[in-house]
Amino acid sequence: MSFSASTVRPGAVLADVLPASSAGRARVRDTVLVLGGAALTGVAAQIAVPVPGSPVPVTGQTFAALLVGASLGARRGLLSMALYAVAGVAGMPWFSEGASGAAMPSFGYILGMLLAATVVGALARRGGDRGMLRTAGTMAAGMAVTYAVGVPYLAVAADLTAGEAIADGLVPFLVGDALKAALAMGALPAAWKLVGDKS
Ligand SMILES: O=C(O)CCCC[C@@H]1SC[C@@H]2NC(=O)N[C@@H]21
Repeated sequence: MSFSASTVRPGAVLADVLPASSAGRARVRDTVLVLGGAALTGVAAQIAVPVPGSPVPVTGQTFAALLVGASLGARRGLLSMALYAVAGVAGMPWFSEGASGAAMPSFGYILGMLLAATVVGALARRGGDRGMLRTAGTMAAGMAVTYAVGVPYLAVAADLTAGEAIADGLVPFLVGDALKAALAMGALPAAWKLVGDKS
């Protein structure tokens, strides 16, 4: 499928480029995108590397959640990550390493990713996914939101001091998250080029 530059409206996110000839088809498209975003995050969560001494693993989840927000926009990104969180709490084994339920100290990061996908989606609609530098800023904002919820939650859930929560729940992930942001910096502007937007 190819897209001409004229199909890319200002203020669009990548998902808006997918054609839908009627309101009904747009609903089907959005439903598939929301389900697909949740499934992608669930698969990315299984790419998990334990961090010695920390209850929180390095995972592919953050990358997937931020990509879902940026490419679907705030509303569909929020719905997709809400579906991911609710289905996981209800028993779907698609949190990191096949876990489910809310009784884990890393659950705050999942809530953070839900909020982050929404923020990243709103920024993407304002052009935050066009060009490498703007994408880097958008990803950094999404990561910051994820940690702003995840680290305090970890401190409370695992009975850690603020310093311990930062040492166990933030510091070990900074390099990996920078690499994920670098991947997104390549992927999102490249995707826009592919669909014909040169901005
Ligand atoms: O147990 C879960 O499913 C949630 C795992 C959360 C992992 C966090 S997200 C931010 C940071 N970056 C990573 O790669 N891992 C942690």
